[in-house]
Amino acid sequence: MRKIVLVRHGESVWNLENRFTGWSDVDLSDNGLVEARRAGKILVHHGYTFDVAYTSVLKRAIRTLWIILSEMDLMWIPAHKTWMLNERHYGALQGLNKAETADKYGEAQVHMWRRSVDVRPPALDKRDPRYAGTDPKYSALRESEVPLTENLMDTEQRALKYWHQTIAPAIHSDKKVIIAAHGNTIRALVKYLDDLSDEAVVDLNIPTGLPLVYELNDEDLSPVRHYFIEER
Ligand SMILES: O=C(O)[C@@H](CO)OP(=O)(O)O
Repeated sequence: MRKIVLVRHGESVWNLENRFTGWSDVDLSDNGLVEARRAGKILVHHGYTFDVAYTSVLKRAIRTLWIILSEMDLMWIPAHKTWMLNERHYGALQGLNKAETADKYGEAQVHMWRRSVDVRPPALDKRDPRYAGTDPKYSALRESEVPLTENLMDTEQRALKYWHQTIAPAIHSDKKVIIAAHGNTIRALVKYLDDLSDEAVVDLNIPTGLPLVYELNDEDLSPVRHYFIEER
């Protein structure tokens, strides 16, 4: 049996301000810093250790990982950063307030944009300053790979590509893995691991800063059980 830990970054400044975030690179709030430290302490308390870490190229996830590894005295382990674990791209909604957007477009529409599997929010224009194609973080991507908006299926596709190419082989080679990522990349991975239906994933919400453990079958990495670990 293999065990991996998934953790959504601690609360970000825009989680606090209730803004659509996506690929906007906002940092942790004060509370998010506390949540990340607590996640590290919980993992130490429960005797976890890691050989390799994976995260996105967004600082709320990177900083969460740094803080966790620092609490665990594991800052030396390899930590790989990839855009493929980035939050779902929120298109032209990035930066807007969620409540104000619901007032304007209605709760039902905003819920579709936020939680449905196949609905994409309105796309960004490439001339928009929020377009990721001009950000040096993404200079290695082909233009066709730089999203203008994404639905959960798009996010799942890129996150799973990274899972199959990089993370699953590490787990198979007996490495103890931690993934510090985002609400929707973790929803996408959980959807895949637990084979959730499109309907079931609508109600799946991942809390910030709480380690989620998956115990996986040695052979095919199918999940045996999963659980959040909290302070005792
Ligand atoms: O704004 C975002 O990028 C995400 C995660 O914070 O929000 P949502 O809960 O709408 O998926």
